[in-house]
This record gives sequence, structure tokens and C-alpha cells, in this order.
Amino acid sequence: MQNYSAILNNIYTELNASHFRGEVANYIPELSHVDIHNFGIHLNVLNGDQFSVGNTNTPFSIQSISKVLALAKAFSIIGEQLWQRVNVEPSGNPFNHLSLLELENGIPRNPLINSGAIVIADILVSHLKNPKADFLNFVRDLANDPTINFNKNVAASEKATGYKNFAAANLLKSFGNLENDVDEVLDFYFHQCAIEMNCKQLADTFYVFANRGTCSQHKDYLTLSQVKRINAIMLSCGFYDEAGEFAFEVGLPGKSGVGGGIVALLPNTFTITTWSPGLNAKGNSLLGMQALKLFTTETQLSIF
Ligand SMILES: NC(=O)CC[C@H](N)C(=O)O
Repeated sequence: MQNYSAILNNIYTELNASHFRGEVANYIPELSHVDIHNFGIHLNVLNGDQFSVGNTNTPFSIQSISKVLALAKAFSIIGEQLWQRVNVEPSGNPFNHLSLLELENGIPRNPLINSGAIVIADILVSHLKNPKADFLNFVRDLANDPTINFNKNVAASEKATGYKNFAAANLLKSFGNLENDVDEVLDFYFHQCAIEMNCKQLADTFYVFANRGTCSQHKDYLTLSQVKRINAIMLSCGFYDEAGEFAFEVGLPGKSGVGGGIVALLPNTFTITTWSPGLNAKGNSLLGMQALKLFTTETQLSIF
């Protein structure tokens, strides 16, 4: 029997003493105001046990973590035909890289880099009646928490400065891989990225991926085959050009966001989230990566 509480407390105490915490993202101006000293870890074990240490109650911008949720929604709506518009290979490049997209004729490498997520956003804009509201409700249902919301200032801040995302969307459009209007798709994309959650809410939301497609309220959202595929994509593509490093050091499917959040999971066992807004050079939370590495080392739990 693991003493999760002691393990998490030790990891928190050790890492919270770190002076070097990376850099808070500032290419989205609204994110640059977040205090770099925030640090929290939350573990949600599938048997119902919950463990929290540090600041796990303050909502943060989930940013690219939302790409997994958008993928889940789009996959549940259109099924396997989704893979005609986006590939499932790691990109080995930063999340906002563009030249591969042109070389590969407008088919993004995977749904977790920005260009792939913009294609997924396009699918949701085509299929949802009220895209932003319906997607937010889907996320609230997964988390079983109606208080989850968009941060409109973050969405507006990214809209004002998201030049590379506008470039990606226009490139996709030029290759015929975007059905809707560029502005409409990006408005949806910037809002999905601007959803805010705290560590506990994020761990609850991802319960469905650890629990074979069924959320904590026993409602089925995805088939087992769909969950296996989404988890495989998280493992191979969830940390951009650091996905290999995360698999090597941590050994779990997971996803990061430039708001400093990370979520990871062990199928049939737990979900775990970390939040520390300081990022490393690859755009992944510095303390979060270290915390998860220590967690899977101490507990000897990983998919391998
Ligand atoms: N890696 C991230 O979290 C990036 C998300 C951010 N909204 C962007 O599109 O640039």
C-alpha cells in the first residue's frame, strides 16, 4: 500500500525550495502576470481517494491541455474519419512550428500541436450548435463542476497577439483543410485554451481517460478503443519536442500547457496534475516535469 500523502508532501517540500523555476509564458501578455511561486500537486486515485499539496485551489489557464478535451469531443462525434485530416506522429518540433505543415500539404502531424488542434477546433465549429457553450458544457460535465469557465481576458489577449496561430489557420485554409472561416475557428480555439481550472478540477476532468471512457459520474463518453488511442497520442505527442523526455523520465501519458499545468494518468489507476507557471525552454512546466518524474520513481508506477 502506497503512502501517497507522504510521497507528495516530500516531493512538494523538495521542489518548492527550488530557486530556479523557469520562465512564465509572456507571448500571451495576459499570462505573464501569474506569480511564478505558485506550485500545487493533486492526485485523484480511481478508488475515490484524493490527495492535494500546495496551491491546488487557484484556477489557472489550461491552454494546450484543452487540446485533449477537444480531440475527445471531436473523436466521439465523427469517429475514425478524423484521421483523414490530422496525423498521429510526433512532430519533434515546437508546438507552434509551421514549416512541416506546408511540407506535408496541410495535414498536421498530430492533434496536440497548434495546427492539429486548429483542425480539431474546425471540426467542432462544424458539428456543435453553439460551439463555445457546448464545448464548455462538455468540459463541465466531465469534471462534474458547473463553475468551470473561460477567462475572457486571456482569450482576448491571445487573439490580439496570436500571429502564428493565424498563420497556421490560413495555411490550413489554403490546403483545403479548414471548412470554416479562419476568424471563427480561432475564436473557438482561443476560448478553449482560455478555460481555467485548478489542479483538482483538472484531475477530475481527466478521470475519463484513466477510467476507460467513463467519467467519475459513471457516464460513458468514449469507447475503450478511443481512450486507448487518445492516451497513445498523449504519450507520443503531449509534450511536443520533449515528448520522448517525458516518456523516458515519467512514463505516463500526459499533456502540458503554457499556463504551467500538466496532467498525467495511469490507466485504471489514477490521474495526477501539477501546476507551476515557470516553463522550461520547450514550454513545459519545469517543476511539474520534475515532480512527476519523482512521483513515478518513488511509487514505481508507470505504464512500463
Ligand atoms: N502549448 C500551449 O499551451 C500553447 C497554447 C496557446 N494557446 C497557443 O496556441 O500558443
